[in-house]
Amino acid sequence: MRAIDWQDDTVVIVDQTLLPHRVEHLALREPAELIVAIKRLAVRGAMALGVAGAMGVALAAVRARERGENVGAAARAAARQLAAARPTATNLFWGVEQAMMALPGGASAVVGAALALRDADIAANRAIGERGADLLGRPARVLTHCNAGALAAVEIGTALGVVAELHRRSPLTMTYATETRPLLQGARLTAWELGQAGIPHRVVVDGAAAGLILGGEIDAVVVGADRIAANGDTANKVGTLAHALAAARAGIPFLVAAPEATIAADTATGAGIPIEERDEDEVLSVDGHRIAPPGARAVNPAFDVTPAELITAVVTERRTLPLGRAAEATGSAPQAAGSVAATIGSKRGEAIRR
Ligand SMILES: CSC[C@H]1O[C@H](OP(=O)(O)O)[C@H](O)[C@@H]1O
Repeated sequence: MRAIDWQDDTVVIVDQTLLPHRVEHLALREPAELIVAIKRLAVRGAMALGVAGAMGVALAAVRARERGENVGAAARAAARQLAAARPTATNLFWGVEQAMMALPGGASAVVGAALALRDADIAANRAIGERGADLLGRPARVLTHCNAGALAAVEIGTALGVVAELHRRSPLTMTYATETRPLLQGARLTAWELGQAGIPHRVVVDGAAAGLILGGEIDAVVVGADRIAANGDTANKVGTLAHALAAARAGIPFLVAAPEATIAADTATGAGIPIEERDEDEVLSVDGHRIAPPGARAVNPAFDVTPAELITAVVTERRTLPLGRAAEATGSAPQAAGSVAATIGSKRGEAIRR
Protein backbone atom coordinates (compact mmCIF):
# COMPACT_ATOMS: atom_id res chain seq x y z
CA MET A 1 0.00 0.00 0.00
CA ARG A 2 1.33 3.43 -0.90
CA ALA A 3 0.54 6.56 1.13
CA ILE A 4 0.37 8.53 -2.12
CA ASP A 5 0.39 7.54 -5.78
CA TRP A 6 -0.58 8.63 -9.28
CA GLN A 7 -3.32 6.67 -11.05
CA ASP A 8 -5.13 7.69 -14.26
CA ASP A 9 -4.04 11.34 -13.99
CA THR A 10 -5.33 11.46 -10.42
CA VAL A 11 -3.52 11.62 -7.08
CA VAL A 12 -4.61 8.77 -4.80
CA ILE A 13 -3.83 8.99 -1.09
CA VAL A 14 -4.65 7.04 2.03
CA ASP A 15 -6.67 9.40 4.25
CA GLN A 16 -4.41 9.21 7.31
CA THR A 17 -6.88 11.05 9.53
CA LEU A 18 -9.02 7.88 9.52
CA LEU A 19 -6.20 5.48 10.49
CA PRO A 20 -5.83 3.13 12.25
CA HIS A 21 -9.52 2.21 12.38
CA ARG A 22 -10.36 2.79 8.71
CA VAL A 23 -8.21 2.41 5.60
CA GLU A 24 -9.82 4.65 2.99
CA HIS A 25 -8.36 6.10 -0.19
CA LEU A 26 -9.12 9.52 -1.65
CA ALA A 27 -8.88 10.22 -5.39
CA LEU A 28 -7.94 13.86 -5.92
CA ARG A 29 -8.27 15.38 -9.41
CA GLU A 30 -7.72 19.03 -8.62
CA PRO A 31 -4.74 20.78 -6.97
CA ALA A 32 -7.16 22.53 -4.60
CA GLU A 33 -8.39 19.16 -3.30
CA LEU A 34 -4.81 18.05 -2.69
CA ILE A 35 -4.02 21.29 -0.84
CA VAL A 36 -6.94 20.72 1.51
CA ALA A 37 -5.68 17.17 2.12
CA ILE A 38 -2.19 18.49 2.91
CA LYS A 39 -3.50 21.12 5.33
CA ARG A 40 -5.65 18.64 7.28
CA LEU A 41 -2.85 16.03 7.31
CA ALA A 42 -4.80 13.49 5.30
CA VAL A 43 -1.46 13.24 3.51
CA ARG A 44 1.51 14.18 5.70
CA GLY A 45 5.16 13.59 6.39
CA ALA A 46 8.06 15.34 4.70
CA MET A 47 8.70 12.77 1.97
CA ALA A 48 5.01 12.34 1.14
CA LEU A 49 4.70 16.14 1.02
CA GLY A 50 7.53 16.30 -1.51
CA VAL A 51 5.75 13.82 -3.75
CA ALA A 52 2.44 15.62 -3.16
CA GLY A 53 4.00 18.94 -4.18
CA ALA A 54 5.23 17.51 -7.46
CA MET A 55 1.99 15.62 -8.16
CA GLY A 56 -0.05 18.73 -7.34
CA VAL A 57 1.73 20.66 -10.10
CA ALA A 58 1.17 17.69 -12.40
CA LEU A 59 -2.57 17.74 -11.62
CA ALA A 60 -2.74 21.41 -12.58
CA ALA A 61 -0.88 20.83 -15.84
CA VAL A 62 -2.97 17.83 -16.87
CA ARG A 63 -6.31 19.48 -16.05
CA ALA A 64 -5.31 22.61 -17.95
CA ARG A 65 -4.33 20.54 -20.97
CA GLU A 66 -7.69 18.71 -20.82
CA ARG A 67 -9.56 22.04 -20.69
CA GLY A 68 -7.50 23.75 -23.39
CA GLU A 69 -6.20 26.28 -20.86
CA ASN A 70 -2.69 27.67 -20.48
CA VAL A 71 -0.68 24.85 -18.90
CA GLY A 72 2.14 27.10 -17.68
CA ALA A 73 -0.18 29.58 -15.99
CA ALA A 74 -2.12 26.80 -14.29
CA ALA A 75 1.07 25.09 -13.09
CA ARG A 76 2.54 28.32 -11.74
CA ALA A 77 -0.65 29.15 -9.85
CA ALA A 78 -0.81 25.66 -8.33
CA ALA A 79 2.88 25.81 -7.41
CA ARG A 80 2.35 29.00 -5.41
CA GLN A 81 -0.66 27.56 -3.55
CA LEU A 82 1.00 24.19 -2.87
CA ALA A 83 4.14 25.84 -1.50
CA ALA A 84 1.99 27.83 0.93
CA ALA A 85 0.10 24.81 2.24
CA ARG A 86 2.55 24.00 5.09
CA PRO A 87 5.70 26.01 5.92
CA THR A 88 8.19 23.70 7.64
CA ALA A 89 8.94 20.60 5.56
CA THR A 90 11.38 21.74 2.88
CA ASN A 91 10.49 18.68 0.80
CA LEU A 92 7.17 20.28 -0.20
CA PHE A 93 8.91 23.21 -1.86
CA TRP A 94 11.55 20.94 -3.36
CA GLY A 95 8.90 18.67 -4.90
CA VAL A 96 7.07 21.66 -6.39
CA GLU A 97 10.40 22.97 -7.72
CA GLN A 98 11.33 19.65 -9.33
CA ALA A 99 7.98 19.48 -11.14
CA MET A 100 8.21 23.12 -12.26
CA MET A 101 11.67 22.48 -13.74
CA ALA A 102 10.00 20.03 -16.16
CA LEU A 103 7.34 22.55 -17.25
CA PRO A 104 9.04 23.56 -20.51
CA GLY A 105 8.38 19.99 -21.65
CA GLY A 106 4.64 20.36 -21.13
CA ALA A 107 2.13 18.47 -18.99
CA SER A 108 3.50 15.02 -19.83
CA ALA A 109 7.01 16.05 -18.77
CA VAL A 110 5.66 17.41 -15.46
CA VAL A 111 3.87 14.13 -14.80
CA GLY A 112 7.08 12.29 -15.68
CA ALA A 113 9.05 14.37 -13.20
CA ALA A 114 6.50 13.69 -10.45
CA LEU A 115 6.61 9.93 -11.08
CA ALA A 116 10.41 9.98 -11.13
CA LEU A 117 10.41 11.77 -7.78
CA ARG A 118 7.97 9.18 -6.41
CA ASP A 119 10.18 6.29 -7.52
CA ALA A 120 13.34 8.00 -6.27
CA ASP A 121 11.74 8.41 -2.84
CA ILE A 122 11.20 4.67 -2.55
CA ALA A 123 14.81 3.94 -3.48
CA ALA A 124 16.08 6.64 -1.13
CA ASN A 125 14.11 5.27 1.81
CA ARG A 126 15.51 1.78 1.20
CA ALA A 127 19.07 3.15 1.16
CA ILE A 128 18.47 5.23 4.29
CA GLY A 129 17.26 2.16 6.15
CA GLU A 130 20.40 0.24 5.27
CA ARG A 131 22.72 3.13 6.05
CA GLY A 132 21.03 3.86 9.36
CA ALA A 133 21.20 0.20 10.40
CA ASP A 134 24.88 0.11 9.41
CA LEU A 135 25.55 3.05 11.72
CA LEU A 136 23.59 1.75 14.72
CA GLY A 137 24.80 -1.83 14.62
CA ARG A 138 22.58 -4.03 16.82
CA PRO A 139 20.57 -1.95 19.28
CA ALA A 140 17.90 -4.06 20.93
CA ARG A 141 15.53 -1.31 22.05
CA VAL A 142 14.78 1.70 19.91
CA LEU A 143 12.57 4.73 20.46
CA THR A 144 11.02 6.75 17.67
CA HIS A 145 8.82 9.85 17.63
CA CYS A 146 5.83 10.76 15.48
CA ASN A 147 5.54 8.78 12.24
CA ALA A 148 8.43 8.66 9.82
CA GLY A 149 7.30 5.44 8.22
CA ALA A 150 5.76 4.43 4.92
CA LEU A 151 2.80 6.71 5.67
CA ALA A 152 5.17 9.71 5.72
CA ALA A 153 6.64 8.70 2.37
CA VAL A 154 5.51 6.59 -0.58
CA GLU A 155 6.66 3.28 0.87
CA ILE A 156 9.10 2.16 3.61
CA GLY A 157 9.76 5.48 5.40
CA THR A 158 12.93 6.87 6.94
CA ALA A 159 13.13 6.30 10.70
CA LEU A 160 10.87 3.25 10.42
CA GLY A 161 12.94 2.13 7.45
CA VAL A 162 15.92 2.03 9.79
CA VAL A 163 13.85 0.23 12.44
CA ALA A 164 12.63 -2.36 9.92
CA GLU A 165 16.17 -2.98 8.64
CA LEU A 166 17.53 -3.30 12.18
CA HIS A 167 14.78 -5.83 12.93
CA ARG A 168 15.47 -7.75 9.73
CA ARG A 169 19.15 -8.04 10.60
CA SER A 170 18.67 -8.84 14.29
CA PRO A 171 15.16 -8.96 15.81
CA LEU A 172 14.53 -5.95 18.02
CA THR A 173 13.51 -6.61 21.60
CA MET A 174 11.23 -3.59 21.60
CA THR A 175 10.40 -0.45 19.68
CA TYR A 176 8.88 2.38 21.68
CA ALA A 177 6.58 4.68 19.72
CA THR A 178 5.80 7.95 21.44
CA GLU A 179 2.14 8.81 20.98
CA THR A 180 3.01 12.29 19.67
CA ARG A 181 0.38 14.70 20.88
CA PRO A 182 -1.75 16.36 19.75
CA LEU A 183 -2.50 14.50 16.48
CA LEU A 184 -1.13 11.17 17.74
CA GLN A 185 0.87 10.15 14.67
CA GLY A 186 2.81 7.73 16.86
CA ALA A 187 -0.12 6.04 18.61
CA ARG A 188 -2.23 5.92 15.44
CA LEU A 189 0.19 5.55 12.56
CA THR A 190 3.53 4.22 13.82
CA ALA A 191 1.84 1.63 16.02
CA TRP A 192 -0.26 0.58 13.02
CA GLU A 193 2.81 0.28 10.76
CA LEU A 194 4.86 -1.64 13.35
CA GLY A 195 1.91 -3.96 13.97
CA GLN A 196 1.56 -4.60 10.24
CA ALA A 197 5.31 -5.36 10.09
CA GLY A 198 5.23 -7.71 13.09
CA ILE A 199 7.80 -5.61 14.94
CA PRO A 200 7.37 -5.68 18.76
CA HIS A 201 6.36 -2.26 20.03
CA ARG A 202 4.80 -0.31 22.84
CA VAL A 203 3.10 3.07 22.64
CA VAL A 204 4.32 5.47 25.32
CA VAL A 205 3.14 8.94 26.22
CA ASP A 206 5.52 11.62 25.06
CA GLY A 207 6.43 12.56 28.63
CA ALA A 208 7.59 9.00 29.41
CA ALA A 209 10.43 9.00 26.87
CA ALA A 210 13.01 10.83 28.98
CA GLY A 211 12.51 8.48 31.93
CA LEU A 212 12.88 5.42 29.70
CA ILE A 213 16.01 6.88 28.08
CA LEU A 214 17.70 7.94 31.35
CA GLY A 215 16.53 4.71 32.97
CA GLY A 216 18.66 2.70 30.54
CA GLU A 217 15.64 1.21 28.74
CA ILE A 218 16.53 2.60 25.29
CA ASP A 219 19.64 1.85 23.22
CA ALA A 220 19.05 4.36 20.40
CA VAL A 221 16.61 7.03 19.28
CA VAL A 222 15.78 7.26 15.54
CA VAL A 223 13.59 10.03 14.13
CA GLY A 224 12.73 11.60 10.81
CA ALA A 225 13.05 15.25 9.85
CA ASP A 226 11.12 17.96 8.12
CA ARG A 227 13.99 20.34 7.46
CA ILE A 228 17.71 20.04 8.11
CA ALA A 229 19.57 23.35 8.10
CA ALA A 230 23.01 23.73 6.56
CA ASN A 231 24.67 23.47 9.97
CA GLY A 232 22.76 20.28 10.85
CA ASP A 233 20.09 21.84 13.13
CA THR A 234 16.99 19.74 12.48
CA ALA A 235 13.28 20.51 12.60
CA ASN A 236 11.04 17.58 13.39
CA LYS A 237 7.73 16.94 15.13
CA VAL A 238 7.33 18.84 18.38
CA GLY A 239 8.73 16.77 21.22
CA THR A 240 11.80 15.61 19.29
CA LEU A 241 14.04 18.11 21.10
CA ALA A 242 13.11 16.68 24.49
CA HIS A 243 14.11 13.18 23.36
CA ALA A 244 17.41 14.52 21.98
CA LEU A 245 18.21 16.20 25.29
CA ALA A 246 17.52 12.97 27.17
CA ALA A 247 19.58 10.92 24.69
CA ALA A 248 22.51 13.31 25.06
CA ARG A 249 22.32 13.08 28.83
CA ALA A 250 22.18 9.28 28.62
CA GLY A 251 24.96 9.11 26.01
CA ILE A 252 22.96 7.01 23.53
CA PRO A 253 22.87 7.60 19.76
CA PHE A 254 20.30 10.07 18.44
CA LEU A 255 19.93 9.45 14.71
CA VAL A 256 18.10 11.60 12.17
CA ALA A 257 17.06 9.62 9.08
CA ALA A 258 16.06 11.74 6.09
CA PRO A 259 16.48 11.98 2.32
CA GLU A 260 18.77 14.57 0.76
CA ALA A 261 15.62 16.51 -0.21
CA THR A 262 15.07 17.34 3.48
CA ILE A 263 18.37 19.21 3.63
CA ALA A 264 17.90 22.92 3.05
CA ALA A 265 21.35 24.26 2.24
CA ASP A 266 19.80 27.74 1.91
CA THR A 267 18.65 27.64 5.55
CA ALA A 268 21.81 28.42 7.46
CA THR A 269 20.74 27.38 10.96
CA GLY A 270 17.70 26.15 12.87
CA ALA A 271 16.81 29.76 13.67
CA GLY A 272 15.83 30.16 10.04
CA ILE A 273 13.35 27.27 9.97
CA PRO A 274 9.71 28.48 10.03
CA ILE A 275 7.73 26.49 12.61
CA GLU A 276 4.14 25.76 11.66
CA GLU A 277 1.67 26.99 14.29
CA ARG A 278 -1.48 24.91 14.01
CA ASP A 279 -5.03 25.43 15.27
CA GLU A 280 -5.10 25.50 19.08
CA ASP A 281 -8.22 23.32 19.08
CA GLU A 282 -6.00 20.38 18.13
CA VAL A 283 -4.59 20.68 21.67
CA LEU A 284 -7.84 21.62 23.45
CA SER A 285 -9.89 18.74 22.00
CA VAL A 286 -9.42 15.05 21.26
CA ASP A 287 -11.52 13.43 18.53
CA GLY A 288 -13.80 16.46 18.59
CA HIS A 289 -14.36 16.26 22.34
CA ARG A 290 -13.14 19.31 24.23
CA ILE A 291 -10.87 18.32 27.11
CA ALA A 292 -9.89 21.79 28.33
CA PRO A 293 -12.27 24.07 30.24
CA PRO A 294 -14.25 26.69 28.34
CA GLY A 295 -12.14 29.71 27.68
CA ALA A 296 -8.83 27.89 28.02
CA ARG A 297 -6.41 28.73 25.21
CA ALA A 298 -3.46 26.78 23.76
CA VAL A 299 -0.30 27.22 21.69
CA ASN A 300 0.32 24.50 19.13
CA PRO A 301 3.75 24.54 17.44
CA ALA A 302 3.83 21.53 15.12
CA PHE A 303 7.64 21.20 15.18
CA ASP A 304 10.69 22.01 17.22
CA VAL A 305 14.36 22.33 16.30
CA THR A 306 17.06 20.03 17.64
CA PRO A 307 20.52 21.67 17.62
CA ALA A 308 23.15 19.79 15.63
CA GLU A 309 25.27 19.24 18.71
CA LEU A 310 22.58 16.97 20.14
CA ILE A 311 22.44 14.81 17.00
CA THR A 312 24.80 11.87 16.53
CA ALA A 313 24.40 11.81 12.76
CA VAL A 314 22.10 12.53 9.88
CA VAL A 315 21.85 9.58 7.48
CA THR A 316 20.56 10.12 3.97
CA GLU A 317 20.40 7.83 0.95
CA ARG A 318 23.91 8.94 0.01
CA ARG A 319 25.72 10.06 3.12
CA THR A 320 26.25 9.66 6.83
CA LEU A 321 26.83 13.14 8.25
CA PRO A 322 28.31 12.97 11.75
CA LEU A 323 27.30 16.00 13.79
CA GLY A 324 27.97 17.29 17.28
CA ARG A 325 27.69 14.02 19.16
CA ALA A 326 29.65 11.88 16.72
CA ALA A 327 32.75 11.97 18.94
CA GLU A 328 30.79 10.41 21.82
CA ALA A 329 28.94 7.80 19.84
CA THR A 330 31.50 6.66 17.28
CA GLY A 331 34.85 7.99 18.45
CA SER A 332 35.35 9.82 15.16
CA ALA A 333 36.18 13.51 15.26
CA PRO A 334 32.92 15.39 14.86
CA GLN A 335 32.67 17.04 11.47
CA ALA A 336 32.72 20.77 12.13
CA ALA A 337 29.15 22.01 11.81
CA GLY A 338 30.19 24.59 9.28
CA SER A 339 31.63 21.98 6.97
CA VAL A 340 28.28 20.20 6.91
CA ALA A 341 27.01 23.12 4.87
CA ALA A 342 29.83 22.75 2.36
CA THR A 343 29.27 19.01 2.11
CA ILE A 344 25.54 19.44 1.81
CA GLY A 345 25.74 22.28 -0.65
CA SER A 346 28.11 20.62 -3.07
CA LYS A 347 26.45 17.21 -2.93
CA ARG A 348 22.94 18.59 -3.13
CA GLY A 349 23.89 20.57 -6.23
CA GLU A 350 24.92 17.29 -7.86
CA ALA A 351 21.58 15.73 -6.85
CA ILE A 352 19.55 18.48 -8.53
CA ARG A 353 21.69 18.27 -11.67
CA ARG A 354 21.32 14.46 -11.61
C1 LIG B 1 10.29 12.39 7.98
S1 LIG B 1 8.71 12.68 7.39
C2 LIG B 1 7.83 12.49 8.85
C3 LIG B 1 7.88 13.72 9.68
O1 LIG B 1 6.77 14.56 9.37
C4 LIG B 1 5.94 14.61 10.50
O2 LIG B 1 5.22 15.80 10.62
P1 LIG B 1 3.65 15.82 10.17
O3 LIG B 1 3.02 14.56 10.67
O4 LIG B 1 3.12 17.08 10.81
O5 LIG B 1 3.70 15.92 8.66
C5 LIG B 1 6.92 14.46 11.63
O6 LIG B 1 7.68 15.63 11.82
C6 LIG B 1 7.77 13.33 11.11
O7 LIG B 1 9.01 13.16 11.69
